[in-house]
Amino acid sequence: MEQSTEHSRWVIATRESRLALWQAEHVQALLGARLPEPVELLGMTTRGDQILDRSLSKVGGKGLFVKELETALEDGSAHLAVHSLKDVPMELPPGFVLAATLEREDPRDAWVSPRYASLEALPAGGVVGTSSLRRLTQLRAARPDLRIEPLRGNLDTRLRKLDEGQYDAIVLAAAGLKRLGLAERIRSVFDAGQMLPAAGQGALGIELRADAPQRCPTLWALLQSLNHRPTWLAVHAERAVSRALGGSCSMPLAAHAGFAADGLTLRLEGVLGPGEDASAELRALGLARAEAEAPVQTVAEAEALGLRVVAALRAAGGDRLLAPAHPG
Ligand SMILES: NCc1[nH]cc(CCC(=O)O)c1CC(=O)O
Repeated sequence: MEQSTEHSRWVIATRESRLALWQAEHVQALLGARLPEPVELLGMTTRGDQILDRSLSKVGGKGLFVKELETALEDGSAHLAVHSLKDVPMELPPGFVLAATLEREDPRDAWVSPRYASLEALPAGGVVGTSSLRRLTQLRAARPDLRIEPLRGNLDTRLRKLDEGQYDAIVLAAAGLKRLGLAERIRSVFDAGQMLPAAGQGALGIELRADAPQRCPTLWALLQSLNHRPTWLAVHAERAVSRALGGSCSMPLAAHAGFAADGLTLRLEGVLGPGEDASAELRALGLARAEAEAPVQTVAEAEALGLRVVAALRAAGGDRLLAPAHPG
């Protein structure tokens, strides 16, 4: 029987930051070793890459890093898009699907500083760089004395600004630093009680057109076989939390899940804080924190666990934090 030739080559759409290219090349190598056709990269600049002066929460949030890549999928110039899952909106636009997640890198946030070994070691009034509302809120909760200053740009840019002395320390995802061979910049990693990671942090997501199972069955089947099931289930639980709470960048929200040593029990934690425009009264409420665990083998079970944590977050004060943004 003649082998079906779906395509003569495969194209991966990617952003052009060093981290995005590392991730795309990683997927390129995995696919290239398993497909007869060449696998190429299509580097693209997204709106999120161009906006460097304002916080992303003020300019429309997460979709900014993925839209251009989806356009390439739509017009056929690429077959798959590789993303940091953290940057992928909770609801994909119609016509697109998340096909697979690869095994997660270290999901934790890292403390990076030339002088201070940890958050605790930073003297009162120290300056920490981050533009993430989630990081800012958790830093404030641990150390109300600090000055937290905006910090945007790709990883190299952020490290350069730290090295130029604009900040005493910055907080970055450990995963990005490790992938780029910059692990020696990590002075300490935060534990989940102090700095819970963002939904999907450290995981790499592969997005395709929703018609890919029919149009590219070989590629689709290969991606299913590369999917890392524990990561897939954990990130679905985390993303269910964000989705149920609006998934907006204007609320600080953290969600992290991991399997217990038994490999069956998924434990999910969530943290919700006051929004950017919250009143002083709401700020005084502090952070809502909740966790739950359950045996999880399917995406439906993972998402149900996510909804349990959402209910617990609401009960733990999250309801009042959410009220102004969601009237009625
Ligand atoms: N928001 C940008 C972004 N998206 C993904 C990562 C890191 C890698 C990852 O979480 O997979 C980063 C940088 C950072 O947060 O330090």
